[in-house]
Amino acid sequence: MAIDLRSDTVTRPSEAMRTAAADADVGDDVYGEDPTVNDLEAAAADRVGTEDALYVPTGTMGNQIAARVHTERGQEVILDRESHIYRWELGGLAQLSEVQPRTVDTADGVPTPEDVAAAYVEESLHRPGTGLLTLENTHNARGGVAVPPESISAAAAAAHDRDVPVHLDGARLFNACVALDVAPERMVRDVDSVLFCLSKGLGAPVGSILAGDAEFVAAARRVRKLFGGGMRQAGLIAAPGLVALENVERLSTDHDNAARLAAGLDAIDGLRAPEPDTNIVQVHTDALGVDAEEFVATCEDHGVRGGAHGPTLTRFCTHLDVDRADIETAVERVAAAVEELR
Ligand SMILES: Cc1ncc(COP(=O)(O)O)c(CN[C@H](C(=O)O)[C@H](C)O)c1O
Repeated sequence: MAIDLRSDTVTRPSEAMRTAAADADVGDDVYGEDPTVNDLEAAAADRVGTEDALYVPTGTMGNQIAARVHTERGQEVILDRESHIYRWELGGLAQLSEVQPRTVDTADGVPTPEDVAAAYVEESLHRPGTGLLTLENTHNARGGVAVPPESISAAAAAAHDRDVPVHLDGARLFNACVALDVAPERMVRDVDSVLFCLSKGLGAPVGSILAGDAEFVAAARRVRKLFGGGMRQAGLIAAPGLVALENVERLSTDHDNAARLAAGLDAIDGLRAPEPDTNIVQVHTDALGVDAEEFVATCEDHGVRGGAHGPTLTRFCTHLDVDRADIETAVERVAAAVEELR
């Protein structure tokens, strides 16, 4: 049986989630009449300390809704060059909001106030103006980096000083909060909207939450409908999301397993695996002289699934369907794959 470390998106619903789905009270959510969706939105807003929240089918849709609500056609969006909203969402900023990215190359995934100031463009007869700053926490492509709230707040202050709103792609927000022992309310205090996923480390089969003040969420609800995300008896899939919100504290187990995985892989001659902040382990195979695609394919032959995220960069993600015994087995299997590649 392969150990699937491709992503924390592969988690499968628990029995408690399946029971919650089966028992869910439902209604037409487009009319605001699904009691389970309403309960989830209220619980989610309460959890992150915002006025309101919107249940969306995917993290991608939540991010793209936020961009559309915050910006006007032709404006610029300041973001980290490796951010998901820029690199992994099919050019959605251009396709769905007709805005242009202004990328910043950061060391740890979060622009500094100086980065924001340098990237900011004031609207003029010739220049479009900056319409949004997006941040990401944890930062996926930078290795699941848990960004401290002070850095989020500093970047947000630099944007707000220039009347630029801030969206936080918090697909793994709770991983950051658990890793840094920071309350979600503090992490999102200074941003104007936040997206977080129920369907990743928290284990729900479907869904994300887009949260903000009441005015933002009302506008986001209309854009969700425009994007085709108006759902009917969605309580069936929202009920597992309520169960998922009870899973936050167990994320530390994923982080511990990731630390063990990284240490085990780093000890294999030819691999380099820095100690992770959270549940994402990055493995570099340049010293082995093997590209990521070949490494991933050989690991898969040996029963460990990962993902190529760069020419010699492979990503492994721990999650609630993988326990410590699986991690020890994965290390052994990767070691065997490396011997085959050597
Ligand atoms: C930071 C961040 N923001 C948004 C999303 C989009 O969420 P979904 O659209 O997959 O629900 C992801 C998903 N990330 C997925 C993964 O990590 O396996 C893939 C790469 O899309 C994400 O990592």
